[in-house]
Amino acid sequence: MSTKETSPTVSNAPVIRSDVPGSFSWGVFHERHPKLVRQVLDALPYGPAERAAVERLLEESTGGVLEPLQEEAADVAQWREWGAGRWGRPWGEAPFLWAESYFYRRLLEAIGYFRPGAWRGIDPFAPFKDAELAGSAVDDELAALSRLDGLPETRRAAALLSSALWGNRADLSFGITADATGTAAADLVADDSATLWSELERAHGGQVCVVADNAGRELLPDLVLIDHLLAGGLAAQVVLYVKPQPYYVSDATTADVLAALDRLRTAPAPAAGAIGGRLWRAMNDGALVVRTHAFFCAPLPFHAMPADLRAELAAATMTILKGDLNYRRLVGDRLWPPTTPFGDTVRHFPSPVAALRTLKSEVVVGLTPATVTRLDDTATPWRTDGRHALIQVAARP
Ligand SMILES: O=P(O)(O)OC[C@H]1O[C@](O)(CO)[C@@H](O)[C@@H]1O
Repeated sequence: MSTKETSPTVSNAPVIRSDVPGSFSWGVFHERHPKLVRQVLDALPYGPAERAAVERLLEESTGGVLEPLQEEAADVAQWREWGAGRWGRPWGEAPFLWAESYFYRRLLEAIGYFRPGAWRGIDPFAPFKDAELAGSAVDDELAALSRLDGLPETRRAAALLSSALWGNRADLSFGITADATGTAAADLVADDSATLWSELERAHGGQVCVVADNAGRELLPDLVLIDHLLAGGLAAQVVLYVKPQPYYVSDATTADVLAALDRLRTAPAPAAGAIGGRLWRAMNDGALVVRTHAFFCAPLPFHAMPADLRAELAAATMTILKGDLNYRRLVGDRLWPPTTPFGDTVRHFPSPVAALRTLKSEVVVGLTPATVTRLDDTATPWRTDGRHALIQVAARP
């Protein structure tokens, strides 16, 4: 283990690796990635060279050793440093977080995303993202926004937060999550939403950072929540951080933000169209800023973030992190005892921080012993089945 994986605040909790057959992380490499690779190769007409390179990557990442990036890659030096001590070692020996991130970087290499040529800059996941955004489920979700307009302010806010939270679970829609009946709350294993709203009120008018996760059906409710923060004055400015390149299949890039904004602006539903128009103007006048940073595709936890990004986030009155991967990077991708206090694991973060996440990996902290017992008693894979969610907040002391 490199020193970079050792949190300054703790810990002896084991770093998750993908070399234990039958474990969740092993399944990601040995079951999920082969399916993903088939889908990618079916979705675009890649030629023999790209197809062969993708197949080689699959073979290498399931049974071989870590090979470095090609010399001509612009980020080869960066990856050499991030991977020091790992090259030539089996993939499964590396931390799961590291290895998964490198898999996506190598997939881009295999399909020629960075190389001069026809495939340069072509998002291999665009066909999936485009299909989702164009789907009728999104029409329904956008139409449902109009129903929220008549709600009292606190219920509307709760519904928007719930939509952004459950949007992280790809198969849920506004129709289910944003009905303001509180049905989704039954599956919340930790709920600091009252603290989140009171902290935003306390800091009224500051800068809120949102670290996005997935495009499409997650990004749309994220944008709606951002509109709510700006329109209500809870934030004077929102900085939305996206990935600098395609990553983890559906992670949002700037192109995905523009596509989602267009979907909102052109929606026939008046409420959605109005939100799209306000967000467009917010970008025009700098109230909404879309930013990215190479570190958002780094294979490291957030405690290792570079000084420039740390300084940017330190200016935030609150940073809202979306999704499972950001959670893993925030608390550290470790087999924590689930009752480990959330605050203990995020002391390194440069601003007050909120995590909105559905549980899709083995990492979890901040649960009460009673909640853990209740979940264990269900005898279901509750940590990974995406049926549970959490809102956790570490406020300014
Ligand atoms: O889109 P999210 O919420 O970050 O989830 C991505 C998750 O999917 C996986 O790649 C595989 O389940 C996890 O490793 C990762 O945390």
